[in-house]
Amino acid sequence: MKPKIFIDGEHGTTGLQIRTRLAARDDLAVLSIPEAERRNVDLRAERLHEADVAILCLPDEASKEAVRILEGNNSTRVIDTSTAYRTHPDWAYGFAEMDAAQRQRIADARLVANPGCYPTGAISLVRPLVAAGILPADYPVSVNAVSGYTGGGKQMIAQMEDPSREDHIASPHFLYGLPLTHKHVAEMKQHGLLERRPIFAPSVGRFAQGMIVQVPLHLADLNGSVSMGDIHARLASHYAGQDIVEVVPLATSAKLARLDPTELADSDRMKLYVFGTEGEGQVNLVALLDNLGKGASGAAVQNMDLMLGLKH
Ligand SMILES: NC(=O)C1=CN([C@@H]2O[C@H](COP(=O)(O)OP(=O)(O)OC[C@H]3O[C@@H](n4cnc5c(N)ncnc54)[C@H](OP(=O)(O)O)[C@@H]3O)[C@@H](O)[C@H]2O)C=CC1
Ligand SMILES: CC(=O)N[C@@H](CCC(=O)OP(=O)(O)O)C(=O)O
Repeated sequence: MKPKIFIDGEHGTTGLQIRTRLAARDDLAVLSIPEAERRNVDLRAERLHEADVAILCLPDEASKEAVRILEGNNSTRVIDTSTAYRTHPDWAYGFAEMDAAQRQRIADARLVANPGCYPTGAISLVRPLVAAGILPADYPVSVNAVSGYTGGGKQMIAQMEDPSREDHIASPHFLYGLPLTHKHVAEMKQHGLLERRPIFAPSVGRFAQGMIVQVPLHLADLNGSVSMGDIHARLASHYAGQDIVEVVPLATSAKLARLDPTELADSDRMKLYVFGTEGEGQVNLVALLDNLGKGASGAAVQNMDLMLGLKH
């Protein structure tokens, strides 16, 4: 029998992208609810209980409600794409490449929290360096980022695309998260193995999909005598053999004059770069991804496949 998948929130931004990815699959049976009934709790509860894997693509509160509906049900496994459970000890964090054991943890888990888009980039850069003892856990990490506007879901898409709205956003690029209390900070700190809250400065550009996440570092403040080449070598060794996460060779990065946040739009891959000049004592670590690919829907499908033992 084909595994039954229910995407709760299938008509939203993340849900639709998962549905598109699953449409091409004949090894799964996708359970669905008509768009007009998307908030019908009885229908949702029926599908949630029937599914082998429920993928929640809902705001935090609605995700918590779905998890409450499933209380006592030990057969439906859950992937939650919201922020609700990403630092919860009972949930496996759905970033398969973050360390050697994570893929198996996800495969064995009943409850998987899909990472946030920005934390996927930041943790991918920081965690292997902290784990290797190169980056001190109490380093004052900053994370500077730009996202495509689909990161803000249906509401922000409408604000950016519909000039007739009262709350239309006309800016080509804007900073937000200005009080430095963005909901992704806790997740970056915990899974980045950091002791101090990173300073997180997100922004949005007038493009639909794509993301750049930057973590600049002063080499003199790292543990021991560390070169730009050492940092690159650690990241390259951590991600060696991975198909989704790629560490770009230093020689290739050195030739780049610009980096375009939309380069990986519509892809589920993530590219990591180490920029700087050897001997100058500074590096800028950069992750390039699609906020809706490895940053959300692509990662959810990757986790679903791991849980069902299908691929990856
Ligand atoms: N967009 C992105 O890049 C990323 C999003 N995420 C997370 O994914 C989740 C979904 O976000 P996103 O797809 O962007 O959001 P959207 O607003 O685009 O979609 C959310 C969907 O959930 C539905 N919904 C809302 N409340 C309920 C409810 N009580 N019961 C049933 N359905 C409900 C909405 O319906 P309605 O139209 O009626 O409101 C909508 O279809 C969020 O938790 C978000 O934080 C994670 C990583 C990246
Ligand atoms: C551009 C934009 O608004 N992005 C969203 C994050 C998108 C994401 O990762 O979603 P989660 O809500 O699941 O963490 C934000 O900053 O809140």
